[in-house]
Amino acid sequence: MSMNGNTPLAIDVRHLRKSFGERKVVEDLTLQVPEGEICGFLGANGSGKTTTIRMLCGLLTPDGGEGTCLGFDVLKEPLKIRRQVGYMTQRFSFYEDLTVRENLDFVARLYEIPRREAAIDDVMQRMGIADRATQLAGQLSGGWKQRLALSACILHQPRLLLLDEPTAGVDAKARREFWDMIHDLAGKGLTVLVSTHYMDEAERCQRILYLSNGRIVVQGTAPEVVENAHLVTFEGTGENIDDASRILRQTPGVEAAAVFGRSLHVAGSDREALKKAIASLPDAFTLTWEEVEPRLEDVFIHLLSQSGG
Ligand SMILES: Nc1ncnc2c1ncn2[C@@H]1O[C@H](COP(=O)(O)OP(=O)(O)OP(=O)(O)O)[C@@H](O)[C@H]1O
Repeated sequence: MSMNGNTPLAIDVRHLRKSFGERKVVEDLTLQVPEGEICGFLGANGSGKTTTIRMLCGLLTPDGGEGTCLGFDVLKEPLKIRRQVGYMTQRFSFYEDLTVRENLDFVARLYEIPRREAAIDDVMQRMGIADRATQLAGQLSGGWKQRLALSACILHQPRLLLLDEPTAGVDAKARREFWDMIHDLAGKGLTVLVSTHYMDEAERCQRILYLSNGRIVVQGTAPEVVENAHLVTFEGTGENIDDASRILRQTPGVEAAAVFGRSLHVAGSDREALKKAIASLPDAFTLTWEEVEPRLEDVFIHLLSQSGG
């Protein structure tokens, strides 16, 4: 099936549900992702991102709902899905006392990849880790560990990558390089669903999905997400912005307040109520205010504060 009649869908699921005991983790999840798209998955901690990813790659059976991943039924054909999906978990799950090449060789054997040596050489070349082939995985820095994990994920030439917070704890340069690789892979036709808490990463996705309490409550391109939030944002600069932020966060009319470097962003849906809130700050605060275009980060802080995250 396709979304607009042209591009086939890599993921096409409706009303997925999953509970653990009494806890409803995914409530009613409907999601369509066209092939070749990079889709960012955002949401507060515990909102159900990992659970969704694990249902999509056939590792968890949904309690209800229906649909397909790579054309295979998510309820009935999890094994077929798993063979064509690369799943990168949140935690580094390789053998620290094996070298980079040995780890990749282990994975290649698991997937029974033909012409293993050549496939490993090829992936190491593409991911820029050939120079580290003989280094122990345990001695790699965070960024190189992520590259190894991504290399292992794509060895069996999956059609879909599910990446669960792949760059958590990795420095800015390594994150940027990692994202360049993701874009290269998507350029070759791979579909990518990637969960992240980083705004700069969300901005590099073609589509953003925001999950709250097991449902997708916002989706679209970054500009669409910002526009549809209908958020008014004021930026304050001056002294004591941290104290001002703390006070404003408790003031009616302010739905989100956050300090970015040397400025304070306050946001809400009602411009007049927001202005009133700002005006109610004690005289001791001498901030200069101006209305600014909301940024994606303002919108997410707003969404997170709404969902209690
Ligand atoms: N196997 C399990 N058994 C019981 N509870 C679980 C299980 N897996 C997840 N949960 C619970 O489900 C909720 C959602 O978890 P999930 O990992 O899907 O969220 P998340 O959005 O990925 O969060 P984070 O951003 O922190 O990774 C959490 O409260 C978690 O404790």
